[in-house]
Amino acid sequence: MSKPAYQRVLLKLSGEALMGDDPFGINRATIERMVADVAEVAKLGVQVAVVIGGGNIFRGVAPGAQGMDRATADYMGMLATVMNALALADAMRHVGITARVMSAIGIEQVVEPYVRPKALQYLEEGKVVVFAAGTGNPFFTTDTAAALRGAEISAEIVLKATKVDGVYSADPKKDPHATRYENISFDEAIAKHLQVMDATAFALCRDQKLPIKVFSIVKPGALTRVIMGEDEGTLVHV
Ligand SMILES: Nc1ncnc2c1ncn2[C@@H]1O[C@H](COP(=O)(O)OP(=O)(O)OP(=O)(O)O)[C@@H](O)[C@H]1O
Ligand SMILES: O=c1ccn([C@@H]2O[C@H](COP(=O)(O)O)[C@@H](O)[C@H]2O)c(=O)[nH]1
Repeated sequence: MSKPAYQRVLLKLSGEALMGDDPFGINRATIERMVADVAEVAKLGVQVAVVIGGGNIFRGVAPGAQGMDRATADYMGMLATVMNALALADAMRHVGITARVMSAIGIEQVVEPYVRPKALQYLEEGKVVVFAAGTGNPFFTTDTAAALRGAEISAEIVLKATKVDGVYSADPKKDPHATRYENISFDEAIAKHLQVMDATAFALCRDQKLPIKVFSIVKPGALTRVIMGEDEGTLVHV
């Protein structure tokens, strides 16, 4: 059998994708499917760090946050990602994966704080590390946290697992004529204002020469195909 294309990856899991077909929250079957995908690549010996979003619970820029102080709303959003991280780690435990949740904001009674050398140690021990609370700062997103943590842990690639199967010329959920790129440069994605990831995340990855692969977490087997270096999703490159 061929070898994985990567030894260490940063997997960004969409919070919204956790909802499955539900209107909000965590859909049990969906989280179990996602975790099974992660288990498959972890068993290949790939070191997996995860950043989980919070869009299924709360976004600082959502209508529900209207009228709120933006920073307060953003802290609520970050706390939402902690809930998702706990659910994810628990679901991993059920399938025999040892996961450690590390939070960017101090809530030590709940999860341990993010300490870079400790995260690296866990990865080397074969544990899955789930980074919670984004960057720990308001006015950012978990996509930027994925770029940041990916760079910090020297991941070879950021894998953005989302509900669409790649980067399109426009939002495919809104424009039926949008076409998918097989690959695209950071500069072009930024210049064209492609909204699949925020520009801060794109710029950080570009500056750190950290490629991003955007692919569907809904498509069975897609994560393993990406890890094996097969043709899947869209590569965003320098
Ligand atoms: N040019 C584009 N190509 C692909 N997707 C796009 C594009 N523009 C906008 N999108 C949208 O970007 C979304 C990215 O989804 P995703 O749920 O991962 O976002 P997110 O904000 O990172 O999620 P969460 O905050 O819940 O983690 C897709 O659902 C897609 O509809
Ligand atoms: O570094 C960060 C990360 C996230 N937030 C807030 O949390 C929500 C949820 O994150 P998503 O990336 O949208 O899933 C986000 O909308 C922000 O409100 C943050 O402030 N800082």
